[in-house]
Amino acid sequence: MADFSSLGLSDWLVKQCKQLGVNKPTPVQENCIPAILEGRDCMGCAKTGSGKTAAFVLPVVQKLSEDPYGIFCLVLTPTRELAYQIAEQFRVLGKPLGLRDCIVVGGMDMVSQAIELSNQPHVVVSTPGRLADHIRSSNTFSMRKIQFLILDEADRLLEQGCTDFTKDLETILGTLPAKRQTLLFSATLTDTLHELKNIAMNRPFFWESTSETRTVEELDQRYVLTPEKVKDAYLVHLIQKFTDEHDDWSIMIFTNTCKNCQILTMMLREFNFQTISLHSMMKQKQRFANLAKFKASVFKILIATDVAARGLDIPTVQVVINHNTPGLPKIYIHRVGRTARAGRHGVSITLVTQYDIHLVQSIEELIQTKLKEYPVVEKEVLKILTQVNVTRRQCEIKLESTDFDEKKEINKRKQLILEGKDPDLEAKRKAELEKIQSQKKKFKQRIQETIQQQQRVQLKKKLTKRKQMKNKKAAQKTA
Ligand SMILES: Nc1ncnc2c1ncn2[C@@H]1O[C@H](COP(=O)(O)OP(=O)(O)OP(=O)(O)O)[C@@H](O)[C@H]1O
Repeated sequence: MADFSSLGLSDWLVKQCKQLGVNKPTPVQENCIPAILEGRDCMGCAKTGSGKTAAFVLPVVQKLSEDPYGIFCLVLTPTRELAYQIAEQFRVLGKPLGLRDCIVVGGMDMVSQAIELSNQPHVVVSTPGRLADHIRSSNTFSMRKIQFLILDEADRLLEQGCTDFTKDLETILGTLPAKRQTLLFSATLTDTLHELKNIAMNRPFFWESTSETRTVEELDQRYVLTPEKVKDAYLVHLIQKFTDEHDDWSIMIFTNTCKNCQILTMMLREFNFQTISLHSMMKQKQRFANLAKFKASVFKILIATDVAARGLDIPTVQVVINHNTPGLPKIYIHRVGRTARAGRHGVSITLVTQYDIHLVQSIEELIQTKLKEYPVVEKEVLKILTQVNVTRRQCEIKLESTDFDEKKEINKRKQLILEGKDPDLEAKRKAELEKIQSQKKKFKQRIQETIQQQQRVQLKKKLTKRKQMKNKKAAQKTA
């Protein structure tokens, strides 16, 4: 196996890696670093926790040391927390250079970000929306000379999911030089490869780990079959079990909505579990604070939406529980990838209801691994069922008495204003669209009913005619 020096990195950088306990390159690093140092575009697809971040940070820092200027490199990533994590890697590995980074994400003060950008940092790490806002609103910085554009979690940035980055990416790409190196990384790159090829055009070097399975061997992947109404009781039972059996543990629980995240956090606290949450309805400062507390093991349980599914590197996470089965198999890969990172062991448990069986099948197909059943003594779960369900209902009532739903509405309106839309007009449009759709549906139904009625009449006619013929034939016979 190669070492970092043989990949073309300078001694000081190899030494810096050693100080961080990074001694031997992982396969994605071994393969991508030389190609990037050669000046090629690169697409790296490797499993979660396999060191993709250092695979792009190290060659960029190496190149920066040869010709330092700002702004040298732009990294785009889908979430704010991830932006901070990536910036930290640049800061630590580039410390001997005096590398200056600038983090540009939503929810934080825009003026101070603009000042930092105008000071020409070497590396800008950003979420697309906020950077595009800066580009649209100020001309205090230029990215005309950047040498590297990096899209971390590239498939997420380019797909049109619930947050669509397309417009912001267009704005950003319009300010970048055509002559640059573009690097794309993700654990699930191959699904959207054709889109990615349009962005990276300079003799792209593509590397994907050869393993058939899409998740790491160190991950023990389990499921628990549960009726929808018993799900929360299973969750409480599983957490209790881990608390009883392990001293040094932390758990990440994924659920589908911000509201559910909030309710589950309140509910688990009622059962005296040290729980904290992370979702997009929280203020950004609170999001950072909660993540920091979880990282420091002040809180052992983090309940999050998919905003935390990708990229977060928290070595203490030993268990991931999917409170809902993810609708998209690749989301499953990212969620369970929050444990069993960098060669460590971990467990993932997915709660599967009667409605989710087909989802599990498509997950198993993508990861090329069968999930195993996690043994649970049902009697133990049933013992706490009523208490859990009553507690959950109490938490729901408590949350309803706060302005949580109202805040959600306000956030939606704010988002529309930021997108340059009039919230009232949008609401009117939505209502009109719904009305048209419902009219269309009714119309379709009516047509279908008419056709069916016509078919019934025709059938009746046919039957009567047949009967008449039969009677006629019988009459002729007797005559
Ligand atoms: N060569 C190495 N040797 C040992 N540890 C490493 C090495 N490279 C990176 N690591 C460590 O491995 C962990 C996971 O790395 P990283 O966060 O880059 O994973 P990733 O591949 O980007 O995962 P994800 O797909 O979830 O984003 C980090 O804690 C990192 O410090």
